[in-house]
Amino acid sequence: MSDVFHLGLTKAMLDGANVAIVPGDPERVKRIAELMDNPTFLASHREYTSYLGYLDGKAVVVCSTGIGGPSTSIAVEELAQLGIDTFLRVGTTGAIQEHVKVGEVIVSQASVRLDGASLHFAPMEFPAVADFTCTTAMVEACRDAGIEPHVGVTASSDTFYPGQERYDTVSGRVTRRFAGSMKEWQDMGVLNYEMESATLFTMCASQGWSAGCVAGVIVNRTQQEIPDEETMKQTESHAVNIVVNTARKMVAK
Ligand SMILES: O=P(O)(O)O[C@H]1O[C@H](CO)[C@@H](O)[C@H]1O
Ligand SMILES: O=c1cc[nH]c(=O)[nH]1
Repeated sequence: MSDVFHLGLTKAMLDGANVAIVPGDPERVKRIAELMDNPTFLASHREYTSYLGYLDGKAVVVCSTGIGGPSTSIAVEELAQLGIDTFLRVGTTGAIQEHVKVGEVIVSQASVRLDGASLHFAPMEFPAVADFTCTTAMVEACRDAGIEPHVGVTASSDTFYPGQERYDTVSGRVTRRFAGSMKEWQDMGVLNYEMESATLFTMCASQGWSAGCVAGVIVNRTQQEIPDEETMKQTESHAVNIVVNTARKMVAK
């Protein structure tokens, strides 16, 4: 019998873990867990697949969030109910600055709140900010792997198409709110688009939990809209290695 509504997990199954790695994609979960000791499948319900693994003898849970803020908010709330206080998101992302290349890695310091779910946790005046310790651990993990990450602000949108100002859609248009928005974010130095960090950061910063976000750049929106399959796999694999090494640092703290 599960202790929480959606994830199909009990506190006992998490073996005292307080750190969770939270990718969006359920298929990424097993690959992440297999980089740890004793990877064990825990549960799979809807978009939530979870595994447990061990780093230096400490349990770490890996649980997918699905795409977007609403499903992320459920995963984070239920993991917190089970004792998790540190959330490390690993994702894929679309860069919007020309100098950020496909294959590179972005660590988000804070996110533009283009989601709706974060407003259910804190008013818009509250920042979607990452935890300093998680962020610095992510940067260190990148450097340990010989990768210099881009560190900065991410635009985190509820929608993949209009919210990220994509015109390669059936309608070929976006609403007034988003027309010209990519240029505006570029001018403000925003690095990239993804879809979960605004909800994750706001939930965690406003409730005393810690969160960080690292993402592999699979597309650069100033150059192309559709990623190359092989590059995508390689980039995701870099980001996954980095998040596991970040988790190793966080369990040691
Ligand atoms: O690769 P993941 O973690 O799913 O992250 C990114 O990819 C999805 C969109 O394709 C969104 O979830 C976005 O945030
Ligand atoms: O462009 C992109 C690529 C991945 N994920 C996003 O949300 N946007």
